Amino acid sequence: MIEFEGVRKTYPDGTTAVDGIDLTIPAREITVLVGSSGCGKTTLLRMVNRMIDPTAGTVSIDGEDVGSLDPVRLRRRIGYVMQNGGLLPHRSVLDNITTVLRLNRVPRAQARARGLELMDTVSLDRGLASRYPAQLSGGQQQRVGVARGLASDPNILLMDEPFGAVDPIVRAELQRELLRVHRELAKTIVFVTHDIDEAFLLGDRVVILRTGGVIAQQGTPAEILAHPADDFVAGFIGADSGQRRLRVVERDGARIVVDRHDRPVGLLDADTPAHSDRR
Ligand SMILES: Nc1ncnc2c1ncn2[C@@H]1O[C@H](COP(=O)(O)OP(=O)(O)OP(=O)(O)O)[C@@H](O)[C@H]1O
Repeated sequence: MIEFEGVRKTYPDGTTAVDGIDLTIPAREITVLVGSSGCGKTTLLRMVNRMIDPTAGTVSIDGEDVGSLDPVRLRRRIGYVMQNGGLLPHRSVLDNITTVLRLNRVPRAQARARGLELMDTVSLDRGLASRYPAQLSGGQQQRVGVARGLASDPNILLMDEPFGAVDPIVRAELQRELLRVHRELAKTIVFVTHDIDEAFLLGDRVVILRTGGVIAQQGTPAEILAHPADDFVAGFIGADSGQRRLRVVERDGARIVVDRHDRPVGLLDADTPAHSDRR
């Protein structure tokens, strides 16, 4: 469990990026931090592994204040995946994946075996192991980034807009893969995005931030959809424009779900009672 208590970050130029945040991130779930540009998502994320230290308040992991831990060692036990992969261009795919293992003095052969296993985990063909990042597609580079984040088998994986730079089809594939990997490995994942659809798709819990680094609302996607806290949240999730409103209409004896433009989006399964599991 990750806890933020009264956390504030003011940069030297006076910009307050995060303003007094109290937040509990449960273990083994995906928590998505979402909000428009500049609302403090990256700042908040980077305070978990001490890439940024708060100006006030504490961030703790399982009750231990990260401020009391050595930042380098802390970073080696927390996975971090960033936009564009952040891969080392002159290192092969396998070397990129195993960098942290080598830093942790895992013997070369063992690191290599683990790296290849991780390529399987993220559905990357092992034949790509000796390529360089520039010889991969954007989606493949992101998979390498995720494999690298998982290399030291961290309990926590921080992901900063990891799928922001790929096209929508590849993005959908990477999102599905992440959910699969999460089901298999059950890591605590903190995921940053500015895309509310991505947040609702991936998040067990979603934290909506607003400019100035404050929390507008947090909860499960269903809770937020059912009861947006205010006009800002309703606007952000598209509830006020009717974007999320679906209706059921009868057509040719079937119950069809349509959007607000009457476009069919699916079929209501008559035999399935409503249940609370959104996946
Ligand atoms: N090193 C810095 N010095 C001064 N201000 C900064 C610094 N880093 C970030 N900021 C400011 O802090 C605020 C929050 O930035 P942050 O990167 O955390 O937001 P974000 O929600 O992740 O934005 P984006 O989605 O655009 O990446 C912004 O106003 C930003 O300009």
